[in-house]
Amino acid sequence: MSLLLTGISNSLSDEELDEYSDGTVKLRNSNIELMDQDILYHLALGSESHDLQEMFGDVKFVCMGGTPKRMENFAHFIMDEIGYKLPAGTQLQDISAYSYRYSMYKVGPVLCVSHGMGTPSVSILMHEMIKLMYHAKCIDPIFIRIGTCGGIGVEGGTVIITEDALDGQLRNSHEFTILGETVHRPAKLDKKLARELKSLHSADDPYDTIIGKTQCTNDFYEGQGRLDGAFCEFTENDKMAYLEKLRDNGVVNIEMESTIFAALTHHAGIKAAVVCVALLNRLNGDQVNAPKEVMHEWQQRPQILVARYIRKVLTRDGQLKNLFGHQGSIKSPRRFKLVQQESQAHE
Ligand SMILES: O=P(O)(O)O[C@@H]1C[C@H](O)[C@@H](CO)O1
Ligand SMILES: O=c1cc[nH]c(=O)[nH]1
Repeated sequence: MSLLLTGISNSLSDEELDEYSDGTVKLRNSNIELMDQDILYHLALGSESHDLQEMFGDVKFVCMGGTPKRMENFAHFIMDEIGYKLPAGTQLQDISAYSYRYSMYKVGPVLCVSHGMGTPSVSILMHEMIKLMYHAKCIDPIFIRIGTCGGIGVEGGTVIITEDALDGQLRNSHEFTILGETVHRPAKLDKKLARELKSLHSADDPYDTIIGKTQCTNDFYEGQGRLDGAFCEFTENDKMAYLEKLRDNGVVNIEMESTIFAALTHHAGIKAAVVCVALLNRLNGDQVNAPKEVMHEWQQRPQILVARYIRKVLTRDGQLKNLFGHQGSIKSPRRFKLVQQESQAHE
């Protein structure tokens, strides 16, 4: 056991990454290859029951976010953005509907998946998504979390790209308990990808897009220093001193998934980014009380940025033209709003 659990667990070295230069995702678990079949239980998929390479082999981008509705909306939006046409008479289907856990939509090279709230939910999904990439032989997939967060000294509506994901104790790692042992894995995201995403902010966007450190907590209330949970055993002064400390350490937002997302993608050698919109400035309060329509529009902002990135990569690789026969069209936030109106009530 001690051979496996060394406390700090290293991710793939440069040499190991070179070994995998065909771009496919290699599993760091030799047990899987020895199994007759691998059931991705929470996705309602399996390596024998489904032809995973045929179904998912062309996936280049895996976009994840908390709610099924957000990811369904994003699937429709990205379909429009990249000009992807579904076969006549068909509509987008939730591929994982019968798992009753997560929702998954595929739009050509883009997979849109809901991950639920917090570490355990994301962790289960990440294991199965990484195995899905492996079984499907996807080449160089990029994982992007599209989320919401609380800003620290940052106004509601600001788009925040994570530079480093920090845990509740401001460590740039995710703590796992495996066979009763504590293991830390580095919570590293791709800095180049973060910068590229930032560069896609447009001067015309009526909001800021910033890069900074993100704190990931295991709870929304006491864990994020809120005074309005069912319990609170600290004072407002304690809370403010803590939030100021976060700010002094370069933390610009708090959410609940970034360290596990960063740690597992990094451990698998997969490039990843986290893009969230702030729903409030925590230095001004705790309650999420922006009007529903305002929050809905804010949640589209990370999606718009990520869609620009996907379009840029597909255009650069000549894939928009090759896959879909035309270049698609660039949607403005206003047009996106129209596309989304129908589903707004359910979000
Ligand atoms: O992607 P989402 O919007 O779920 O991210 C944040 C972190 C928690 O999951 C949730 C708390 O409201 O929102
Ligand atoms: O304050 C917030 C808002 C959204 N999500 C969080 O985790 N925290």
